[in-house]
Amino acid sequence: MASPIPPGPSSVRVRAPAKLNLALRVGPPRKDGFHPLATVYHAISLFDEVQATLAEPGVFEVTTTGEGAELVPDGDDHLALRAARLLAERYAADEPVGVELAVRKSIPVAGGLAGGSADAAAALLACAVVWDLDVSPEALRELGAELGSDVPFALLGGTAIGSGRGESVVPAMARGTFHWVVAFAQHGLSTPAVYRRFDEIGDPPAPADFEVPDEMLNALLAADPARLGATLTNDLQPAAIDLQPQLARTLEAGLEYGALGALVSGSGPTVAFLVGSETAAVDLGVALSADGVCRTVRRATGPAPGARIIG
Ligand SMILES: C[C@](O)(CO)[C@H](O)COP(=O)(O)OP(=O)(O)OC[C@H]1O[C@@H](n2ccc(N)nc2=O)[C@H](O)[C@@H]1O
Ligand SMILES: Nc1ncnc2c1ncn2[C@@H]1O[C@H](COP(=O)(O)OP(=O)(O)OP(=O)(O)O)[C@@H](O)[C@H]1O
Repeated sequence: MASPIPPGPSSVRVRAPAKLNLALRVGPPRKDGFHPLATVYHAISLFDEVQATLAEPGVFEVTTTGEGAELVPDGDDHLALRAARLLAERYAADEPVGVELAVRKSIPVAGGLAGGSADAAAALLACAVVWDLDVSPEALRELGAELGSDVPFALLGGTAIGSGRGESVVPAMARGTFHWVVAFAQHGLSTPAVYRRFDEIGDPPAPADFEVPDEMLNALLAADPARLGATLTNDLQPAAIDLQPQLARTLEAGLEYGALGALVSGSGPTVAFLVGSETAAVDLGVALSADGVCRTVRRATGPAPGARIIG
């Protein structure tokens, strides 16, 4: 049984993780335009931070700094602000509230790592605490689903199986820590554009293949990076490569330099490489940077926790 969130101070800082889709099976579009997914989400230790500070009732403001901040829309299109407004509308209608949000980004914008979803998740949690609302984690996840398909997972974190349009999440059994090298691309990719190209290519998995691979779940349970590396799969990868052909070279380079597995993350263009140890991650990061196949590299581990209060 989920416990209500306890009363909070006037300013709260929350961080929320980037995600990878270790497996992403995508079916043909549904009547509502969304694509059915069978996915394995995996949160990694690359975090955006959102600080929520109590403000006068009716004041809803946001500032953004850090990685790609200039690409994040102002005002009501900002996912963190949309999250705050939605929460206020549903859970604080009787007593007007206000908030100033300060978002510090480390997750690249339009990178396929669900950075906007992380900000929405962090804002939901931070505002629930500063406004002292009685809202359960399950209720926050339901609100999150209204903001974006990846938001419920950003609240949950860890490793999880996602279904529906990605908004239904169930924790998956995983042991150990996996080491990742994440290669940021020069330019982002629009998620709807990648799904559109997926439809144009017209190669959805056969219904029998529309599930997360058993070998992947076994590798996660066994904490076996070599086995996990061999099972990474993303149905959106051909569409992302079609839109940014240089991604093929990035993937190839990482494998040549010894990665145990490689894939485009979600709708791309970020590429994730799995390695066997922290030392291997340092070596691969240096090799990829020297090769110049990407804008920049980051090391990360997974699984990481979902949205959490840090101060
Ligand atoms: C690629 C993934 O990151 C994989 O986890 C997600 O499917 C994308 O999730 P997201 O960015 O949170 O997506 P949303 O904000 O819900 O939807 C943005 C757009 O992506 C497309 N979309 C998204 C999810 C989905 N299952 N099918 C879709 O076709 C739709 O065009 C939608 O209008
Ligand atoms: N707080 C935010 N951070 C990033 N993008 C935002 C934010 N708020 C709104 N956006 C808009 O959402 C778009 C997608 O952002 P995001 O960084 O989440 O992409 P993504 O990582 O590819 O998403 P996903 O992996 O969930 O498909 C951006 O291009 C931007 O216009």
